[in-house]
Amino acid sequence: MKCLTSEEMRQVDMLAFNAYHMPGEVLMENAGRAIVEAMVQDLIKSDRIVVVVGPGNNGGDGFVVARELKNRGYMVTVIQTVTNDKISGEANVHLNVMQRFNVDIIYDFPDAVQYIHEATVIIDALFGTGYTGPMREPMHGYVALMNDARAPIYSIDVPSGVSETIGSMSAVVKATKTVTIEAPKVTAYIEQTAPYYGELTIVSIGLPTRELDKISRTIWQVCHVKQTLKKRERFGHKGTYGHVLLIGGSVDMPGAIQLSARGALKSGAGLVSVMTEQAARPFLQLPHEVMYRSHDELTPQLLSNYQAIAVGMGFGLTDEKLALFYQILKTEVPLLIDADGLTLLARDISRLKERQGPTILTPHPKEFARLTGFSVDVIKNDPFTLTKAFAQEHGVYLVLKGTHTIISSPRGEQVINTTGNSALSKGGSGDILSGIACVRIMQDETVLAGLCNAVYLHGYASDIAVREDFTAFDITPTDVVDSLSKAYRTFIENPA
Ligand SMILES: NC(=O)C1=CN([C@@H]2O[C@H](COP(=O)(O)OP(=O)(O)OC[C@H]3O[C@@H](n4cnc5c(N)ncnc54)[C@H](OP(=O)(O)O)[C@@H]3O)[C@@H](O)[C@H]2O)[C@@H](O)CC1
Ligand SMILES: [K+]
Repeated sequence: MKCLTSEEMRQVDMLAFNAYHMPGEVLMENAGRAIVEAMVQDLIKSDRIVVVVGPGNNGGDGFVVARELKNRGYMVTVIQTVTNDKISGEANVHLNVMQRFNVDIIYDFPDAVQYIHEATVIIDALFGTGYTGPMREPMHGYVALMNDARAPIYSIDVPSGVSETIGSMSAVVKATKTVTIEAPKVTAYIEQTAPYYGELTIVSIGLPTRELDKISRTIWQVCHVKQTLKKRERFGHKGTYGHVLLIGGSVDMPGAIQLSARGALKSGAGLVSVMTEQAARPFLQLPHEVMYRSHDELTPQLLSNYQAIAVGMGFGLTDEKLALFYQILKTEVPLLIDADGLTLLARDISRLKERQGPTILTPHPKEFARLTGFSVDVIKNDPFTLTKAFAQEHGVYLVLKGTHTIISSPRGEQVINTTGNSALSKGGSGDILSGIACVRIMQDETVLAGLCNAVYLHGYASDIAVREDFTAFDITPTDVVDSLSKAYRTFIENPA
């Protein structure tokens, strides 16, 4: 499934009209009827439904919804926030049709106050993807009325007032459920705007999939994992599945690298090696399957023996570590840089130019802020643009960790992950992900697919664990690793 910006949605809409000759009225009809289908199971005939419509095509969808509900025998009133002469194009066509179905329309704000207050269901068709903030009066008042009402709010396409220009947002409808047209919009996955959506449902209106498929921003789903996850081969041996080297773990922080090793072991690596400073060795409790190396042994030739390397988890930040880090950067083996590795990299990001093999950076917003010089707020307000630009400029795979982790490739592709829950917001989760990711990039179809699968499976394992055995409070990152078995099993037992 694709995820679009408002501008991309507008372009697909235009192509549907210009190149495919799909009339706008038909798309609006499809939208309105699909939205009714998506919400009708929540409605009862005694509901007092109000549809709050704005001046654009989102309001036009609202007219179709109101007419269709009335036709099905529901009690519907339209609150029209602008006069008829302000409504044009397809929306005007559907206003005229709706009027012939005798749907009541309220124009005055004082009347609207009472209707919205007494409603049992509110349908928000004030603004869609054509909105640009800040909100002009009197629309503020309608948004406040809806948000203050007791009734659940169903937003059409997007919660009205939501915008990709986060800084310009002034009033936003807080939806109970949002029924989105054709594909989710990026605001459904941005931390600042996602909570306004409530539950997200997607309906198809028949836009050409050939055009939608050209969008390079994808939501990673079960089908993608099934297509790209490397199968275990009957005649495979440990060499088939690759040897991963995890470099980190200092005297002060010996735990991180052990978690990475666990993640790698439980994800099907052929061999797992851990490398730490010699002094940290007595503090390590490595599983029997894991081999050990000390930093003193590090040479380019040694590094070339591995199929994937991760550096940074509990690594330390001393000058000695920096020198070692620069040495590691020279390897041509796929290299994942996390935690302290990212902090060291931030001291001289131009070093990335030296990289020959694939490079993967896995920052959380604060680490990404260090790498870019942007503030965390700026990053959180525009994560898609900033991560895409960074990945392309520096030729890296970038995994920006968050509620919806965004994976960007050097070629400009972006993938959004939707698995996972607050159980992962704990120290150690990132270390585990590094271990899983190293294995997946060694084995899966492409580096990008491997990273997406790693993030997906890690999140999925935590979802299963929280659903079946733990709560988000008591679960530990180690418990999440143990649930990886169940996550992998899902894809083995139900292959594509
Ligand atoms: N994708 C598709 O194929 C299909 C999409 N469809 C639907 O169309 C929706 C997009 O429709 P849209 O482009 O007409 O924009 P929409 O959000 O209704 O608002 C535009 C109006 O709002 C006004 N306005 C803007 N900012 C404002 C502000 N700050 N304060 C106050 N007013 C403001 C603006 O006024 P203007 O700035 O022009 O003066 C204009 O009048 C989309 O979300 C989906 O629901 C379907 O019908 C089927 C096919
Ligand atoms: K809306």
